Amino acid sequence: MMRDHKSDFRKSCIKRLEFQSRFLKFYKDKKTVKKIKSFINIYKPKNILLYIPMGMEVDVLPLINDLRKTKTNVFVPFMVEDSFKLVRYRLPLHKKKFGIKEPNNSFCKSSKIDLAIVPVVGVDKECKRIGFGKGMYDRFFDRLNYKPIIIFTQLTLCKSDKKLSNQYDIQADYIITS
Ligand SMILES: Nc1nc2c(c(=O)[nH]1)N(C=O)[C@@H](CNc1ccc(C(=O)N[C@@H](CCC(=O)O)C(=O)O)cc1)CN2
Ligand SMILES: Nc1ncnc2c1ncn2[C@@H]1O[C@H](COP(=O)(O)OP(=O)(O)OP(=O)(O)O)[C@@H](O)[C@H]1O
Repeated sequence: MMRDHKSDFRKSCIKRLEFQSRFLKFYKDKKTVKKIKSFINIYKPKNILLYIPMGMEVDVLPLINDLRKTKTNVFVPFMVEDSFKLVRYRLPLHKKKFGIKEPNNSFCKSSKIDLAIVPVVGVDKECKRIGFGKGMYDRFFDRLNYKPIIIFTQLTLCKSDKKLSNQYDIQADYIITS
């Protein structure tokens, strides 16, 4: 029952995001990235988790490029089995599963993340994350033995007034949308 509500909500959010990403995207991307930057200026993370954006997600690539000129180290997900590990953002990027781009694999021991910027498909009543339904971010944070500051980001907030989450779903410290 809960699953059906969750997947229906996920589908409606994706539809809405895909529609919206055709308009106002450039403007919303810039506005949202500006807000994320102000959090970065406050928290001054040494290591930050970002992501290589898909079409309907906030385009954080300009932010990644700006951060590369600073002392902040940028990490992005590198999918491994049912979750992902962290790799340093670096070129070239390669298209992988689900059309997601990733840098080459890295065998360095991963650093401790201070701040995690996480794209969402939607959030439920309790502001817990609804993603693409593979549980990858849930497992990633569950397997960390510390909790970084988590910021959800989305072009337009897609929030349900129902509780759709389960015990695994991650919750953010902040949600940034525009
Ligand atoms: N940018 C980004 N990177 C990420 C994630 C994410 O949500 N966003 N992930 C978060 O876990 C992981 C990848 N997990 C994913 C799992 C499923 C689908 C998926 O079902 N994609 C749809 C296409 C979506 C679309 O319409 O563009 C599909 O393949 O049908 C995507 C990512 C790691 N990297
Ligand atoms: N830490 C975990 N350990 C085991 N199973 C998990 C864990 N986290 C999530 N799962 C399982 O993964 C599946 C997908 O989870 P869910 O529907 O919450 O995905 P999601 O949060 O929307 O997607 P994602 O995190 O991939 O973007 C569920 O069956 C869930 O039980």
